[in-house]
Amino acid sequence: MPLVRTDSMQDIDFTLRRQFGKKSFRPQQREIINATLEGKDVFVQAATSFGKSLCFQLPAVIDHGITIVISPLLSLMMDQVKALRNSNIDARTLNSNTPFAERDHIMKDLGTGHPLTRLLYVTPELCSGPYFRERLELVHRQKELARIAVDEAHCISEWGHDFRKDFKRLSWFRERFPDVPIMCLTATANEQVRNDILTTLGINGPNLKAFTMSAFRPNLHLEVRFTSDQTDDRYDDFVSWLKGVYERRGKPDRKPELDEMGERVENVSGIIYTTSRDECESLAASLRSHDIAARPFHAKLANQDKERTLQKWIRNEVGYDIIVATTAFGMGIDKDDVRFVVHWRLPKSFEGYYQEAGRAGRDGKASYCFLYYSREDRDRVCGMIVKDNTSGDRRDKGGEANKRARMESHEALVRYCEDTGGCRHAAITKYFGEKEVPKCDFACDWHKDREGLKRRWREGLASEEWVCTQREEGAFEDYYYSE
Ligand SMILES: Nc1ncnc2c1ncn2[C@@H]1O[C@H](COP(=O)(O)OP(=O)(O)OP(=O)(O)O)[C@@H](O)[C@H]1O
Repeated sequence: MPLVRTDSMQDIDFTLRRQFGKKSFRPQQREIINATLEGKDVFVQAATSFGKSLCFQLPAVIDHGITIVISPLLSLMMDQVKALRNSNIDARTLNSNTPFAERDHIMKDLGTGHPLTRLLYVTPELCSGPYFRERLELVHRQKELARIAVDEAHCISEWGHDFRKDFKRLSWFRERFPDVPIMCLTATANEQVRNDILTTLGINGPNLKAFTMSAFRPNLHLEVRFTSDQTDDRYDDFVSWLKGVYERRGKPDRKPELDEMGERVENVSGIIYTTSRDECESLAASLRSHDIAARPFHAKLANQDKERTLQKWIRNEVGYDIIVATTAFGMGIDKDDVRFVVHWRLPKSFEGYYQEAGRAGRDGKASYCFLYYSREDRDRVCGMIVKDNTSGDRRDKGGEANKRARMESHEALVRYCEDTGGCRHAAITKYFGEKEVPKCDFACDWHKDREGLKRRWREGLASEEWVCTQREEGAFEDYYYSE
């Protein structure tokens, strides 16, 4: 059994203020932290921006021993480690990019059996390595393995859209260290995915405490905007919306308020998600030519350029109001005043859509999420998923269940877009298996204008007949997402 400090509970408010610089806990954070400090296995499902990371970071600072955090995304790990180190917490990451000297330091630290590192972020791939496993066994023998935290835990499940096969091997932790508490966290899991996570990690016994919070984010104003290849009016539509926002902010009754807060009229921070690097570059350039300060962000840009763009955007500097990004952007981005997220094209999955949209409005203020939907894009994405499912080189090839899950998630997103008969927030919470209907206060296109929504759907989309003919002629092939 790892050592448990008896005074842990008294420390948590003090640590929250002193090390994390936060005044108080958000609802449920305290309960989650207490449960893991008591040695329970914990499952946390909470909306984006809830503050899940704190639930394992704070116990790691308080408790005796090291916490191993397993996360699928390098950028997410690096961002969290950087933020923790800025708060004087000894956090490190071990992954394929870790320089030799740092790797050596971490392995030696683990090799002492009494590591000084408080939080070690690793990829699931690394956890399968015999050398790393040996080191953890050594630490465990010294009763210094405090807990295992599995972030983005939905990646465990073949029933989820984002399955990563190395996550399956995390079952090793419970088999090898039955006494070490496990915490797993996700924003997006339906019941099937949830059960899969608990069974794979071996934590579905009486020691489990599950915290399942609603996915509802009342401050997000959700809209689907209909378009087609023929009209392709995304650009004009978006620019006129944004210029309208600038105009309202620049009015005499509003401007003095902005001046007082030190805000510029154009400082309406946002993210536009595109699906290809080319579109990302060209869209950012077009927006700049219309005096809209947009910058591209994708995997092929030099690291220092990406870092500069990111920092300037986070600091709200002139010329960096909007990031036009591929999906490479956003995981772990800790900016709370993002006022809008636009999906220029249909994302691949329902979960991916909601996770990206969820990067808006982390400060709780009203924020806008538009998704431009066309039936042509629907067919392109569908074709791509089919191709992806059958190609031999998919990185984390899942089995049949995963293939089906990817397609079902895409189909659910299409139904969400095509649906003009109900609240968007209700459709989302229903998708994630919630029974209760959320109280949407005119925060979606259906609640704002039901008739208008129906009319836009009728008039804005290409007809199914036309799309079908195009599809048969192969017009929607050769469509790829790039990061
Ligand atoms: N008790 C708190 N008081 C104030 N801010 C908090 C508190 N807990 C967390 N936060 C802040 O909330 C923001 C979101 O936290 P975090 O990144 O952990 O969210 P998350 O639940 O992991 O969301 P996502 O799924 O989008 O990654 C961060 O800026 C974090 O510093």
